[in-house]
Amino acid sequence: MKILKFGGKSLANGKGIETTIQIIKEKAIRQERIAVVLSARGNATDELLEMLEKAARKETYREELTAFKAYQSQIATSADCLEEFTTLENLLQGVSLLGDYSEKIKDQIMSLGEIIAAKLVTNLLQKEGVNAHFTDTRSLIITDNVFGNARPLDLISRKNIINHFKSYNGTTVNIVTGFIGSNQNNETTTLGRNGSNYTAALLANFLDAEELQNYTHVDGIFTANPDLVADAKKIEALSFNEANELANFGAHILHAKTIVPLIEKNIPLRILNTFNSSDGGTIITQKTTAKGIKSISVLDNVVLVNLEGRGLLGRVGVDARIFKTLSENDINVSIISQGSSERGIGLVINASEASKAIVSLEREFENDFYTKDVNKISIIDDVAVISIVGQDLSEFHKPYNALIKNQIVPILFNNTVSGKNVSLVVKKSQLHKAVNVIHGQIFGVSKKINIAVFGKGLVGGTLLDQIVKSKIAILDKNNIKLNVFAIADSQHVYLNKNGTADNWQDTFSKEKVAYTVQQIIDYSKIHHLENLIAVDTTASKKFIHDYIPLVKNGFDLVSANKVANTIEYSFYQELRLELKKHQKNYLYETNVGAGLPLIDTIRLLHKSGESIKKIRGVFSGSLSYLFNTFSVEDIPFSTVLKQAEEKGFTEPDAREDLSGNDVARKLLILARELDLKHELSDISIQNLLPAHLQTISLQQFKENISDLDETFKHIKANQQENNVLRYVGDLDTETKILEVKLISVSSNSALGQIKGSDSIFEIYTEAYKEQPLVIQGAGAGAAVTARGVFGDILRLTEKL
Ligand SMILES: NC(=O)C1=CN([C@@H]2O[C@H](COP(=O)(O)OP(=O)(O)OC[C@H]3O[C@@H](n4cnc5c(N)ncnc54)[C@H](O)[C@@H]3O)[C@@H](O)[C@H]2O)C=CC1
Ligand SMILES: N[C@@H](CC=O)C(=O)O
Repeated sequence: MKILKFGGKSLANGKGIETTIQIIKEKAIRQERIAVVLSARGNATDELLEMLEKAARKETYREELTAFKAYQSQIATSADCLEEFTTLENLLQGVSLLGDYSEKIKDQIMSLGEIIAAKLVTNLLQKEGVNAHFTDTRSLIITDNVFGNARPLDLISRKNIINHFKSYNGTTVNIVTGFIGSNQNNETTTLGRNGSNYTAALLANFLDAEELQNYTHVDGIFTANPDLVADAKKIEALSFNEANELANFGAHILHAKTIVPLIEKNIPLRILNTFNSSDGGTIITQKTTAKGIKSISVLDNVVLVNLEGRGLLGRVGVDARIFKTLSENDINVSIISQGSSERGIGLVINASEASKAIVSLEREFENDFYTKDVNKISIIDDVAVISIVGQDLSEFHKPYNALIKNQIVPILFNNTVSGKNVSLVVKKSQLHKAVNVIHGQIFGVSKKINIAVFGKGLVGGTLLDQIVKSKIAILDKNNIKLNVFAIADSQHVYLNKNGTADNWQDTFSKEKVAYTVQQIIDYSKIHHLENLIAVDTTASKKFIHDYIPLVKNGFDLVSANKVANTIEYSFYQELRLELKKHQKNYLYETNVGAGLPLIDTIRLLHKSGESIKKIRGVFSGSLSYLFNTFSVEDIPFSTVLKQAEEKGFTEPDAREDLSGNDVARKLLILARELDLKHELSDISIQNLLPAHLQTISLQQFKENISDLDETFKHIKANQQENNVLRYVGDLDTETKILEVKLISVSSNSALGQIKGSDSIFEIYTEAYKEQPLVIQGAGAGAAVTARGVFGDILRLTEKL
């Protein structure tokens, strides 16, 4: 025999009840031996409770009662439930007259939901030709006298059920009321929270069922609530122990007391979806399946009670008094945390019991307030509990670090001594993000990285194209989901929390809106976006002042823009202090040598204690291309400059390159990597621009670039034979010389031999004294630079 249990949503009018009838009918036709346990239909339980409360307050409940009757009798004739409707009216009338009710009356009213459901379903099945029999558990499940949370008396209930099923056997499909029973005086009782599931589990136990199938409106137990975590995955199999933990920590489908009768007889429990018959659901058995974390569950209707006092230290009996007080007031504690100093204790309880807890604890500790042994009993109410079921403490640092990196600092956490479960209390406002961060980290389904790209020009645009092209491969290979949620230029932004489409250019132009950086920060918060990275592919002097607000609000930074690293040293320092304070990273490998691994190399050498004496070379890709080409070809300088611009080697304003400023910036960045506190003004810079081209607009400059031709023709002609021009940077840490200048070198020398837009960096250190360490390769260009920025993003994803 299989026990089938259907919940309220599966029995609601329309698709729910139709599908349920279909499922039962098909099993009956196939002559499967089944018994069906039902909850109240739709929202009947809540509606009955609401009418009861209204009646007790002497308010009118007529409208609700009419609606209730209409809904419940919509699918079958009201005659079926005439008796229950009359009982309901009479009971409510009585409560209304008295202005009060007892738990006994409440149970009588609440039981009507299940009775009506079972009667109607029996009726509908009979009309479909099924040999259905209405089975009222008030005459079978005999309980103690605790109305509202009655405990079945095992022997007599077991006997009654077995006998009933002996009488109604064969093709009979018993349609059984869940949730209800009666005491030995024949008075209706209810079995408390999750009572219908409990009834089903008891039946399964008493009848030695081969399986209990619990039909719900979800496909099974998920790794997290799919409403909170889009990537949540269904768990195929769980053990009873794991299910028990989930039950304790908010997985509403399960309840510990439901599981016990099943464990006793080793009866599998299958969670199924009424609305998705093709899914096999989650099966829960004795067998412990694969090791590891099973699920993340959430309790969000809780508060944290905090009791603090100096006098608590070492005092015996304080905890006992707390728990005695709470227990006397019927307040259940789900999490307890006490530090070794015993100066305070934190307790998590249901939000609905917060006031009761405070009042009773204040009364209990009244004298201790006077003696100042207790100085505070407070409630933190904007909290939620996240429980990671199956979390081994030796691996807990991973989700914990990920939370901290996302600026979520748990208020409290604890673990179970046996079993592998950790619970964290977090601010409710951070719950959504926290669950996603933990889920991404421990299930590795995929780690979502939320990226905002500021600057969609040559480099930024190429980066976005590269992301579009590679994101599927990165997801497949590295389990990392790159989600570009913001694309901005200097005026507008396109925002989409689910990530921009592959044709981002079109979407940007159609859906862009004016913005401030604060709005993007707010957007990331409203949508609980985790693992945030801001990418600066602008050349903006203004935007860098948004770095610190971004860092403070949880963004890591990746930048191709050299400005933040080259304005005054005080800003350089402040930014790094903020990064450290907020545990954020700032990667800018492309600041020098575009995609070449230069900064990383220098940093490693420096960190390892290797003394770097000198860095020398051609730092600029655009100036490299200009002079490599101009030195060997007989074409005007302005023509080569135009080519360099077209190839994307120059800065947005090529005068940044020609003035020597861009090279000087790179030199300064390298110097600062070596902890030298230089300013740009410390660098001797040879400006290649005549004065009249320096102050005009970019447009005017472009119209007059041929003014450069004569000067450079002359410089080229005045070199020694076989020499070529190179614009070099020189950083000498011993002589403290920092200069960038145009020089003429033999075409056979290392500098003289570089080609195209190659940069070359010669690094002289203690170990590399005579023969420098040389890094050479394309030093400019949108593709290599974007690839370098992409590399920084991926490097960051490993740290998140
Ligand atoms: N081209 C290259 O080879 C290399 C370039 N870089 C750096 O890459 C950066 C970008 O260069 P390009 O793409 O060539 O410049 P670009 O001029 O093509 O693009 C810059 C973009 O930034 C946007 N922008 C300006 N202010 C902004 C703000 N406040 N917020 C958002 N967007 C803003 C502009 O609207 C434009 O879309 C520069 O800092 C450059 O120094 C670094 C290494 C190599
Ligand atoms: N204009 C720069 C681009 C990279 O920083 C250069 O030419 O090196």
